[in-house]
Amino acid sequence: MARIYVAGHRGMVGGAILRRLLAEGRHELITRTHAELDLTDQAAVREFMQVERPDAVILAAAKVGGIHANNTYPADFIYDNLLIEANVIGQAHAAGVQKLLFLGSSCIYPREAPQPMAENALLTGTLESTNEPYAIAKIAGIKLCESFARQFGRDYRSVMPTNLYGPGDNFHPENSHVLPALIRRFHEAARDGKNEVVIWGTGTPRREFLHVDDMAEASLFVMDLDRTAYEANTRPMLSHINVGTGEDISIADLASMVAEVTGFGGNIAFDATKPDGTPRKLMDVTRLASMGWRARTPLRGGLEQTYDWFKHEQGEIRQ
Ligand SMILES: NC(=O)C1=CN([C@@H]2O[C@H](COP(=O)(O)OP(=O)(O)OC[C@H]3O[C@@H](n4cnc5c(N)ncnc54)[C@H](OP(=O)(O)O)[C@@H]3O)[C@@H](O)[C@H]2O)C=CC1
Ligand SMILES: C[C@H]1O[C@H](OP(=O)(O)OP(=O)(O)OC[C@H]2O[C@@H](n3cnc4c(=O)[nH]c(N)nc43)[C@H](O)[C@@H]2O)[C@@H](O)[C@@H](O)C1=O
Repeated sequence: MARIYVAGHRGMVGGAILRRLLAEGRHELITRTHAELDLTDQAAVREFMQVERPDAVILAAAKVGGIHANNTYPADFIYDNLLIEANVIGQAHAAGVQKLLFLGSSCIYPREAPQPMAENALLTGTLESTNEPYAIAKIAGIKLCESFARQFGRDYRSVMPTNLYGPGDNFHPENSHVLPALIRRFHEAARDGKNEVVIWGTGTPRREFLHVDDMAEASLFVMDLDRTAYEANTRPMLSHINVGTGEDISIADLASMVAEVTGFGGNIAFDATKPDGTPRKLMDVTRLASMGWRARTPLRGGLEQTYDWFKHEQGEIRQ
C-alpha cells in the first residue's frame, strides 16, 4: 500500500482528491493542515518530508483566488506559490520521493493564445496582466517538475486545470472565482427580493468550468498513468497535461444560468469598470482524451449540485 501525502487536503481540490482516495481505499494517506505545516517554511517542509518519506505527493496546496484577489495581492500570489512549490518539490526530491503530481492552472498560457489552448502554447507569448505573478509561479512549478525529472529521473508530473468549481469552493464576495461569487450574489439577491444583480466586467469573456470531482478523477488518472505513457505524451520536456471539458461559456450566459438555478428573476447589470481578464481560456483537451479520460459533469448539473451544497453548508462556508 503506497503512502500518499495530499498537500492542501482542506482546499476544494485537495478535499475532492482525498475523498476519492479514501473511497478507493488503496493507499495510506498523509495530511497536514496549514496550521500544522506551513508549506512556505522550508525547514518545516524538510523535516516533514524526512520523517514521513511518502511514496508519492499530490501538490494541491497553493495561494488561490479570483481575478480581484490576484490583481490586489500579486506579491502574495507569486511569493507564497513559488515558496510552496520550491519547498514541496525540492524537499520531496531530497527525501527520495519518486512520484509527485503538481497542479498548475490554465492561466499559464499567453493572453492571446490560439483557442483552444494546446500544451505547446506555453511560453509563446505575453501573459494576462491581472494574474501574471500567479501564472509565473505556476510556470515555475511545471519547470521544477520537468527539471527534477530530466536531471534526476524523478517521476514528477503536472496537470493544468481549467477554472474549477464545486463543493468546498471559496464563496468570498470579492476574493473568490466567478462561479462561487455569482452563486452567492444571486442567492442573496433572490433571498432579499432585490431586482438587480451587478456582475463584474463586460460579460463577454469566455471561461470553461470543470467540476472538482472530475478534476480529482483526472488527477488520479494522470498520477496512475504508466510512466512511459505520461512521458510519451509530454515530450520533449516531460512537461504537463491540460484538464478541462473542452467547452466554454460567456460570463453573461453563466450569470443567466446562475440566475435561473438560484431563482433570481430580476435584471443583470454589468460593471465595465471591473477587469475582464483574459478574453477566452478554452483548453485543448485532446492529449488527455487520447489517453482515455473525459470530463463527465455537465455545467448545469454541476451548478445545481454546487448550489444545493452551498445552501446546505451556508453556516459553514469559507469566507
Ligand atoms: N479553483 C480553481 O478554479 C483552480 C485551481 N487550480 C489549482 O488547484 C489547486 C487547488 O486549488 P483550490 O483547491 O481551488 O484552492 P483552495 O484555496 O480551495 O485550497 C488550497 C489549499 O492550500 C492550502 N494552503 C495555502 N497556502 C498554504 C501554506 N502556505 N501552507 C499550507 N497549506 C497552504 C490552503 O489552506 P488555508 O486555506 O488554510 O490557507 C487550502 O487548504 C491549486 O494549485 C490551484 O492553483 C487551478 C486552476 C483553477
Ligand atoms: C482560475 C483562474 O482564476 C482567475 O482568473 P479568471 O479566469 O479571470 O477568474 P475569475 O473567476 O475571477 O473571473 C472570470 C471572469 O468573470 C468575471 N466576473 C464577473 N463577476 C465576477 C465576480 O463577482 N467575481 C469574480 N471573481 N469574477 C467575476 C471576471 O471579471 C472575469 O472576466 C485567476 O486567478 C487565474 O489566475 C486563474 O487561474
